[in-house]
Amino acid sequence: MSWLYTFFIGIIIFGLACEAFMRFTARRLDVLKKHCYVTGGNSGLGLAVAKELFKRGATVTIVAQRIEQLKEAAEEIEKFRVNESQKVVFVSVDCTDKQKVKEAIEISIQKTGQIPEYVFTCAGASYPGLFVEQDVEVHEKNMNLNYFGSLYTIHECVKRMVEAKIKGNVILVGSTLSMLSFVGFSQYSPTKYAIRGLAEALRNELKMYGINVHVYFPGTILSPGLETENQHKPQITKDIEGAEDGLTPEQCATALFKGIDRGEVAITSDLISLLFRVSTRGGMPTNNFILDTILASVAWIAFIPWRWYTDYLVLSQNKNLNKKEQ
Ligand SMILES: NC(=O)C1=CN([C@@H]2O[C@H](COP(=O)(O)OP(=O)(O)OC[C@H]3O[C@@H](n4cnc5c(N)ncnc54)[C@H](OP(=O)(O)O)[C@@H]3O)[C@@H](O)[C@H]2O)C=CC1
Ligand SMILES: CCCCCCCCCCCCCCCC(=O)[C@@H](N)CO
Repeated sequence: MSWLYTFFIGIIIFGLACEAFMRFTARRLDVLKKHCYVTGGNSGLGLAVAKELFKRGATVTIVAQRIEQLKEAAEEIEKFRVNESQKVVFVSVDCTDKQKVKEAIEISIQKTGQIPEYVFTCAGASYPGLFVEQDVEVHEKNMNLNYFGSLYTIHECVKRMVEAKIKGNVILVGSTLSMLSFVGFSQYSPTKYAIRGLAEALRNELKMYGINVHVYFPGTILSPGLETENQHKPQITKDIEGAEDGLTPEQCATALFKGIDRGEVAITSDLISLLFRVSTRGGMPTNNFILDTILASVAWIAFIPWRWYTDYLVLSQNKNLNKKEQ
């Protein structure tokens, strides 16, 4: 038995060492006088992130489509100025248009005189609905916005960082639904799974240039976007999601920054997302080797009754459908 004992002690020591290394080498969020580029910066999470960055002395560019909301957001951000040299720039752009994304980044560099060192891709949306009732165009639209919209911005910014030898930071926004899915989210979850795949590839590859990559998996955010999406959300989806409970965009921004400071690659801000993160980790680094490993086993067991529950709800719906037909 002694070899087994040594083996486990070895694993624990290895885990603790990995964890200590991660914390020791973590590059803390340091945005003072740096240029931070935030997509979706006129609403919800993006706006909260932009405000928090500005509070910490950054120059901020916010991009989104609606110009009036951008102006209002810029005025709100202004209130948190901490030094003279800070700038708030806003550019109206549709993130799904490659050429326009490139132009927006060029305008922001021109206006600030700085290449972005931090890129937060918060622009995104969700159009929940039942698979057979939605056109495939909804899937295309959602993928174009959530995945390609983020990709275009990241690609343009990273190229410039590499050219200028800037050891920047890329922060992608996924969702709890990057790690699980259920009825009503067939058009949305794949876009967020794709974000996770991109983050995992870039985490490794961009180390070549000293660029750090993080991906945030928020649970429900009590944002204007949530209100819009809830108007079309099937009741069964709301019941499973618990769409009423969530965190404010400000709470999410704070949690995200904490995760970055701790050197976490995959960042969550609620228990359910944490459970799914540890149990679907794939090639992502652990945030706490021992806790993540223990929680993963708990999660795998806990998900069995949860899956029964979601299947039960879906099957009840099926009974209702059959009743209607008679
Ligand atoms: N709310 C939630 O429960 C959750 C949200 N998320 C994710 O968090 C992110 C932020 O969501 P949230 O704050 O709720 O959303 P909001 O709807 O409040 O904000 C979305 C932002 O994206 C911008 N946007 C939308 N379409 C485009 C486009 N084509 N080009 C440029 N900008 C665009 C919007 O501005 P404009 O309309 O002016 O273009 C807005 O600024 C999204 O990626 C979302 O998927 C993840 C988990 C949960
Ligand atoms: C013990 C095991 C219990 C398991 C419970 C699982 C409950 C599922 C919660 C899913 C929450 C989804 C939040 C993301 C919402 C989102 O991204 C959309 N609002 C789109 O914007």
